[in-house]
Amino acid sequence: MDLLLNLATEAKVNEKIGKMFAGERINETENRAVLHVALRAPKDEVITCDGQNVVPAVHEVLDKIKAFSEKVRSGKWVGATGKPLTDVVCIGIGGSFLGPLFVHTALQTEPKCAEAAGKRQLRFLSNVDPIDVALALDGLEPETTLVVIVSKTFTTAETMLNARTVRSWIIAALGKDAVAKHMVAVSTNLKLVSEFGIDTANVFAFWDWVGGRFSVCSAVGVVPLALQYGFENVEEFLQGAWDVDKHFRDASLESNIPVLLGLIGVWNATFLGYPSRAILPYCQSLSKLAPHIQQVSMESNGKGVTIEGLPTPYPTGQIDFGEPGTNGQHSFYQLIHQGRVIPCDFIGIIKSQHSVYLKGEMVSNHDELMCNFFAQADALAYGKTKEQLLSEGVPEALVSHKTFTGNRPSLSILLPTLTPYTVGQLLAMYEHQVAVQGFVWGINSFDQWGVELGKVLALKVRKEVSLSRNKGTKVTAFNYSTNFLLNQYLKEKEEVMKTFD
Ligand SMILES: O=P(O)(O)OC[C@H]1O[C@](O)(CO)[C@@H](O)[C@@H]1O
Repeated sequence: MDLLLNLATEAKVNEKIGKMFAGERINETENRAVLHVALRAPKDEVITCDGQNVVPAVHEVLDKIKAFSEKVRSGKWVGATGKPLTDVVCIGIGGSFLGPLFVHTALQTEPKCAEAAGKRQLRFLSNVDPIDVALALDGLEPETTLVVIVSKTFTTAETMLNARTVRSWIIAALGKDAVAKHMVAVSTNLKLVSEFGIDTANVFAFWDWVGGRFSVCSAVGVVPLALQYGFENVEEFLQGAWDVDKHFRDASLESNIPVLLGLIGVWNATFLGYPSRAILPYCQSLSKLAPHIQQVSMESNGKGVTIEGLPTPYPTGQIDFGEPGTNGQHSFYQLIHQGRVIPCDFIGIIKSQHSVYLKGEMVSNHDELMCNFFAQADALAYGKTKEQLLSEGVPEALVSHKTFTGNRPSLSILLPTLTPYTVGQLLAMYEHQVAVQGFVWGINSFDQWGVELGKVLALKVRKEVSLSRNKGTKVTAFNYSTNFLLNQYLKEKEEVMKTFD
């Protein structure tokens, strides 16, 4: 740790944390500040960007969300047919989906939140796959449904096509005027939202100094979560995140949790050369943590050049994946124990959201789960030696198959309970850990140019597909392989297209 803390000092991690909280444009390639911490700062905190304190504007939007969510939840805001809107469909992708889904999944079984939600439903529509549209709208009635379109840019193809699709679902049932009562938006692009036909009074803004993957504490998350769980529970979530922000800002490096976690990540990925990390929550409610952190971490640190644009002289970034325990144990843990080394993050909860203890059982169901939480870290660290196996009478021929190397790194995080507050803490801890790794690697963790080429090529394919259909010509615009597959696709898709006429 001393060597890593020296590295953090040499990499000016403290200064870089300071610049982030000071609203400096540390996202140099997009010339933007990185101030998602301001989204959860209390009213009396001062956080400036270009000399302007941004906290009052943050609270203005929070107040607007509070009023709106209370109106909808109390039934004062009604739909086109006068009925309360009990079901919410949130349309968004990437950072406009994964964070809210993570928090929603973590809170839906938390007793206080479950009570606040009552019979309300919160659904997410992210994929442009029509199957996801069917799943999101399944069993819902337009007259009791509120649609929240969430997009920082309001240009993301999938989100905008899904928004048009669901708008036509609303209009088909309730007429054009119903849009004003059944559709609201969350975006930084108020012009495009208004062009889409949503009244600016029904738009919840956020700012370009909020990265998509760091936006769950903005209206991106606060609107759907306040509609489902009430504003008070969301305030608790923001408080949990802010308390970790303060710790991250003020604590010295050696006692700064996100800094230490970040340095451990650099140690594993760069010095020990372990490219992956498994995020393993021993809590079913955290099943959407890994998918969210996949974007936070891999879209941030999956870079090949330094902030100066030079090739990175060492491997950066981690390949993150994960599943809740103990399910993962019966799936990919074989590889984690005896195959490649994959550093693991085990996350456990002391007091579960639900308790079951059958008469006559040695331990409660949650204890049973947590026994594995404690055991797995030791199995990875200490393994099982040839000598131990032989002393247990394991046949010689099986010894090497049953040997566990041990010396496999893992991190154990134990939370007291899983509440809005601790979910906020967990989120901020991972967000800042990722930032620290980027600060040490000298890369820009806050841009994502790598997502653009695929989007541009998809637009070209779309154009060629529509051209081929309109002209009845074969596609020849791409390489032999893609032309061949695409023409095969178009030929066999003809039957389906006829059903749309
Ligand atoms: O919120 P938006 O602008 O629709 O973007 C959605 C997501 O798409 C990305 O830009 C990646 O394509 C992410 O960074 C972002 O979270």
